[in-house]
Amino acid sequence: MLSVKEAESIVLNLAQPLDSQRDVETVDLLAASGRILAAPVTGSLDFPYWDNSAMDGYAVRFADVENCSAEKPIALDIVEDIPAGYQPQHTVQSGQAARIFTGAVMPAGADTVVMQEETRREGDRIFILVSPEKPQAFVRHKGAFYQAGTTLLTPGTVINAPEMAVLATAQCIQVPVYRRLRVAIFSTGDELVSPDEPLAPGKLVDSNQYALTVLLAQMGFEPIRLGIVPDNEDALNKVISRAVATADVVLSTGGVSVGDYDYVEKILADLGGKVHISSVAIKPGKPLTVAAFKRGEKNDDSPSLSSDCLYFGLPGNPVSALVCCWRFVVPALRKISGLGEDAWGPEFVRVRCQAELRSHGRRETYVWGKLHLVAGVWEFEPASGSQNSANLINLANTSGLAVLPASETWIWPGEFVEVLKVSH
Ligand SMILES: Nc1nc2c(c(=O)[nH]1)N[C@H]1C(S)=C(S)[C@@H](COP(=O)(O)OP(=O)(O)OC[C@H]3O[C@@H](n4cnc5c(N)ncnc54)[C@H](O)[C@@H]3O)O[C@H]1N2
Ligand code: MOO
Ligand SMILES: [Mg+2]
Repeated sequence: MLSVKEAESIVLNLAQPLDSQRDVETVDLLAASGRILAAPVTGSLDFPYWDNSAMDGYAVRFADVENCSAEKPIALDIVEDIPAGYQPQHTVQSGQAARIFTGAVMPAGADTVVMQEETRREGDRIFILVSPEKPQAFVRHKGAFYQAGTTLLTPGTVINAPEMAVLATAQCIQVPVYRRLRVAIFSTGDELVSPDEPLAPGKLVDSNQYALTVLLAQMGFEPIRLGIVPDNEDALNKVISRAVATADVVLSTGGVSVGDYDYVEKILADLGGKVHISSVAIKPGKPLTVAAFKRGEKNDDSPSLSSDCLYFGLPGNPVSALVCCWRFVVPALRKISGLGEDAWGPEFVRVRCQAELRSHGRRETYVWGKLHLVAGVWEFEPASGSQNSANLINLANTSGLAVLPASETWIWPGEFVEVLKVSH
């Protein structure tokens, strides 16, 4: 059986990033929220745009005021008021000052700002009581933070609040971003009904499709829900062919173990998929199946799809499905979506364990629970109740998965473990 590390490396090799030419769309500034930049953004304006004041005060010539003090104040004539947004009309000469406010454009002739608190006003004259530390004090210079023509943001950057501010400032109102990944999701199983259907004896509600839909949507991908498919080869054949033809990535749950009604792997092979992974030494999640479909060069029937389709046959048990998703699928989707390598994850933190953790030691074991910050130290609290891959109830509020390496059977309270942070 493959180790988790081996499986991870196979999955990440199969996951190929979207094409930075073909898989790009240009969206309006606000529509770029949460999207991934597909090309470098370069601004045509310096920032600050103009020399401007960092304080409410007076724009002066440093040479006029460098030797003043409260005992020997220097008096200057005020030639102009410069509020923010106003273009100064006068050149400040020796013996003169301009009233200026934070963000307002520096007048010609002045090179320094004295803050209001270090002055005394008498009519149209201002007394400077403290000499500025140095010339240029409290002046924000044109181009000090950014020079036009250099790169502002690099491809692979996610547009969150700070990046949105940068794009707006640079007046970049059309933003080149990668298209959203299309991810097909369906559940397999004769026992499954949807949450709004009556529950006949022996049936079970399909929770996996709902969990996966939310996980993908919250990450900014486009989930395509294909419903519940019975454990029937023809039905599976139809849905899998359709999924593979319409999506960049397909996630199914169930039907990947060794039971008589577990058909998924056989059908993937029948349809021309190359099965790269059939099981992984991970608990929960052992029967994870991963296959790749070559679609060849893009054609007119699927102009908006990547050339390959990656298929994850996730185990049916609800916890196993989510654990495999967090551990293997999410990093693959992040890579395909165009994110920079440092953002693929998974993200592990080393934390102190609040309670003992047990494993049978044969597979790398993932224990679900919560991360807490206690007196400045991250701690892990395993979920109470049964750590059973069918127990989706105590999975609620999970924020981390503590990892017990394959040979490790016992972690004592107070010992340190690696915890995979999970996305919500
Ligand atoms: N003889 C063996 N049996 C099993 C093995 C094994 O190695 N040898 N592995 C076990 C492990 S580990 C897992 S995990 C499961 C995986 O099974 P499948 O992926 O084939 O999934 P199913 O058999 O279809 O279902 C398993 C379980 O999950 C429930 N389920 C399925 N789909 C959903 C859904 N959409 N929402 C909620 N719950 C779902 C299903 O009713 C079953 O209870 O196999 C073990 N068996
Ligand atoms: O390992 Mo399975 O994934 O127990 O449920
Ligand atoms: Mg099964």
